[in-house]
Amino acid sequence: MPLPSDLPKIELHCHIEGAAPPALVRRLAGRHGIDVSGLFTKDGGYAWTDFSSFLAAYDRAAQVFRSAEDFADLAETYLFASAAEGVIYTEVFISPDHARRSGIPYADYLGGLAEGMARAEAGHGIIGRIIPLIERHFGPEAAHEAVRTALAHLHPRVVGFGMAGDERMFAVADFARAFALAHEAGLPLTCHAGEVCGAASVAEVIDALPVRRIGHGVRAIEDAALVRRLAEEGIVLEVCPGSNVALGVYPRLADHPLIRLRDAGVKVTLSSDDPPFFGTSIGREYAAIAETFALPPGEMLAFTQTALDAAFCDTATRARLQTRLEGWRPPAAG
Ligand SMILES: Nc1ncnc2[nH]cnc12
Ligand SMILES: [Zn+2]
Repeated sequence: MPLPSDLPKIELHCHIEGAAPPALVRRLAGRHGIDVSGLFTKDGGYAWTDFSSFLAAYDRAAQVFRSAEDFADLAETYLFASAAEGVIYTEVFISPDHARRSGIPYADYLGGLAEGMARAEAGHGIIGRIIPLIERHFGPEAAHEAVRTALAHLHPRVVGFGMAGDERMFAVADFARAFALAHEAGLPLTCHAGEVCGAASVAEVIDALPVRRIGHGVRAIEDAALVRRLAEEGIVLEVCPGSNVALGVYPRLADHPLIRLRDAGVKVTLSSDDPPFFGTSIGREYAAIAETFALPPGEMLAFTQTALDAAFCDTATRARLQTRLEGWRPPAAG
């Protein structure tokens, strides 16, 4: 039985610039006179071949957004598309570094995104929250500036702090000070690891940082003791299976460790990461996992419940979302 498309979904891991459709990036590049030659394939998708060229393409696409209204449109468009796929709550990653590189004041960047989220909430009922990230490959100094910028502009929609980027570069400890500032400001933490690097990269994060969640973390599966530790400590993985397959971390969805991690007691959630870069969407992630692993709606709903429990939102928002989750019924058979 195909998964009911209105099954409630919660996404905890999507980079807002990585959610930009190529057509929008092309249009904005034209409007702002920005050279995007080589950024697209002949078929109109993003051109990249491996993790490094993906990050480079992402950095270039991010540069075409130049005004608060550009970001408001992007957030509204993404949340609208997510709501149409059954998403009731989404946490999007934003990047002070990318705003700085585009020459847009962070206050305008954040304000535009928050405005787009407010429009989406008013029009479609979807609730959006924001997690500023530092980018590991831009280095510890840029990270320090990014965290200071983020903390100088706290907004009711900003609910956490984290790090993405190239986990092959620098040591996690190089970013401990930046994370400490965010932690002291009361923001819960997440950090990408265990995506292109193995289990040791995940262990390095949980040894060095008081994170509640790990972005990806799936290669923890390569170390049984680490899997037990993640389960015991209740650290939640923001799993993005389509991204992992697109980037060649696993050859096929059927080889993905999501279910093995879940069955070992690790808390796992489902997200899309950078949907148009990886030919996916949050709805497609849920549908593909249900089909590949033959999971009934109740087991798929459990991913949403885990995500709700791990969301960085306030208690009142969590309670409202819990009511919506519990109110959902699968369509009657026949
Ligand atoms: N999958 C990913 N890994 C690391 N950094 C990212 N930034 C955007 N997507 C990312
Ligand atoms: Zn990511």
